[in-house]
Amino acid sequence: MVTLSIDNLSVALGRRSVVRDVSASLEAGSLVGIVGPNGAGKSTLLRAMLGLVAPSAGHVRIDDADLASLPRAAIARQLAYLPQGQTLHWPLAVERLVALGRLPHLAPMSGMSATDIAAIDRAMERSDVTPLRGRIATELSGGERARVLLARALAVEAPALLADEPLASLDPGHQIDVMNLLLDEAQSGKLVVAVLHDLTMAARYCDRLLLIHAGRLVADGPPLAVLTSDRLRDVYGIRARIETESGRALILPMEREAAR
Ligand SMILES: Nc1ncnc2c1ncn2[C@@H]1O[C@H](COP(=O)(O)OP(=O)(O)OP(=O)(O)O)[C@@H](O)[C@H]1O
Repeated sequence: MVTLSIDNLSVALGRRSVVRDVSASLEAGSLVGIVGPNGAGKSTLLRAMLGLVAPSAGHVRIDDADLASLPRAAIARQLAYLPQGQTLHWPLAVERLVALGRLPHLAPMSGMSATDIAAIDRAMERSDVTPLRGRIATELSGGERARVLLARALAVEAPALLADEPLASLDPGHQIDVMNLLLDEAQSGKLVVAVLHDLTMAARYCDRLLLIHAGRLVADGPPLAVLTSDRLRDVYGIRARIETESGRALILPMEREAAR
């Protein structure tokens, strides 16, 4: 079980201020969506939450420990990361690629234990890639590759999973599978954070949404409270129909609309 605390976090990339004074406390057992338009700073915020980019101000803490004071391997055991649209360069078999998820647990020069092998099998099964286990990862379709990379992140079996656009390239059936899987992870007591562009998926599955606009956290709360018509207009520049089904929002982007 982990809590990730983000306190007045700002990140600058080059001379550009990309994340501005964001604070939030993310608790184990929840599925938190990060939403916002292209270039808003979502991936940079996620990378700062993983300690992959240093803050220009503020802190990220795992429980009570400042991320900046923790060794990389300790962070990697606590926070599994699914990066955005990763390109694969090495012609590795799928099973070996998924096995890389166990690296944070291995002592130098040591081999895989039965625990590691069981974690790899579980991760492949849950991401629906077991039938691909012998295939070369660079020869897979975009959606197959995305599921293999998700399996690598799941194989870490970390108490928190931070996923950057886990639905990109997936067909509707696999999008539902992946959201159900993320929800299962959260309901089993993990903290799951996902950057999402599909607002209906975000609203349907997430307990809480963080809406990012121009590097700032402009709304934080239950999906229906965050995704109002005014915010969709002001942040995304769209008019959207917002309907509800079983208490969950359905967001249908209709047309461009200028902010007032
Ligand atoms: N290395 C960099 N140097 C300077 N600016 C950068 C760098 N990387 C990203 N940026 C800028 O930071 C801003 C935020 O980028 P980020 O990738 O965090 O956005 P995002 O919300 O994840 O976008 P998207 O939805 O398009 O993936 C963008 O304006 C981007 O151009």
